[in-house]
Amino acid sequence: MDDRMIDGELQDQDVEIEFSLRPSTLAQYIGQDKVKENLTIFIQAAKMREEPLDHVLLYGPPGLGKTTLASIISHEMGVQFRSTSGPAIERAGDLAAILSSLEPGDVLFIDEVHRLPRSVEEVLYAAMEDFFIDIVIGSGPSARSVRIDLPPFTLVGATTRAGLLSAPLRDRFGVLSRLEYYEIKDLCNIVERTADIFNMPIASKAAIEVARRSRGTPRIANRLLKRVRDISQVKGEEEISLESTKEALNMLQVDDAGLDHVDHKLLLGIIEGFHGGPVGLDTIAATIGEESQTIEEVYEPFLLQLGFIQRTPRGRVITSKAYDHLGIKRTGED
Ligand SMILES: Nc1ncnc2c1ncn2[C@@H]1O[C@H](COP(=O)(O)OP(=O)(O)OP(=O)(O)O)[C@@H](O)[C@H]1O
Ligand SMILES: [Mg+2]
Repeated sequence: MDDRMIDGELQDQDVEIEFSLRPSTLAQYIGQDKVKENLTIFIQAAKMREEPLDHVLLYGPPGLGKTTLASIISHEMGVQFRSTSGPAIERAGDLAAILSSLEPGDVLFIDEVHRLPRSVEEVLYAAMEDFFIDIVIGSGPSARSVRIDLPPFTLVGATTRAGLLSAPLRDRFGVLSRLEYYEIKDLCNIVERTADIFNMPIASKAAIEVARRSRGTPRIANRLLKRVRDISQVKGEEEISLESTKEALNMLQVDDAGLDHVDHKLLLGIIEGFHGGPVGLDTIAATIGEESQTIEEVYEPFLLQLGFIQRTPRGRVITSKAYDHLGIKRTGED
């Protein structure tokens, strides 16, 4: 499928801007107040004890700021940031090489931590708990196990799929922080901050408009703003106006609630095919020609969050809020 403008996953078009937009301190990190409050206390306490911070697990949908927060943690602790990902560590030896090159207190960031191979994960347990690893050298009768002591470090794990994390791994994180979709006012601040970095003033109504259509996700807000800026510049505006913002977003086919054609297809599929439900996930999948898992993990979360879809024991139901949004009258039962 094509890249969706309002997909929270990282796309090629985001790469060049993301680095320059990443806040580097907790104070610059907008929103997620509960997470920030906790981390501030834990970081302060760790610094007072002159110990590394407890291992931190950050989880939540793509584009909400997990990688950003991980690098902020290392910055606030005043230590190095080392970054890798679950699928990149194929063997226990790869992990041993990374861990033994750490300096005391360093932050090791493992993105997609739910995708660590099982054999690597098992080695990680002792590393996280007691800062050593046992690795087997050689094979057959001459194989022997060697213990390597590690500097104390902080593991920051990130995942969009906390449910896929094994219990023993999850239990070894001292701090579990769940990132939530952002409120409009926070997204608005993010949009204004980004516009500032782009050196392009934005009318506050225009910033609100971008925020409203960004599905609670900073990455999407920044991506939309970039397109809005293009239109505004072509029109020769000194300040991004509400008018060009609406024009750009309509051109991108992102509606007032941040929904695109894929969301519409899903909602309309249930409304037209099944009188709005309840209907089972697999039936929906077959009707609109998508995989159940994709619907459940990619399309549905934000629609659930908006209250446009409800999960019931008998299947998915389209709410009247969604009917209103689409401007469709409910037919059938009532
Ligand atoms: N709280 C925030 N304040 C300001 N900007 C933010 C914030 N959170 C995220 N961003 C911006 O959104 C972009 C995406 O954030 P980030 O890459 O950290 O998301 P992620 O949760 O790691 O995504 P993924 O699940 O795809 O790895 C960053 O470039 C950053 O500029
Ligand atoms: Mg990330």
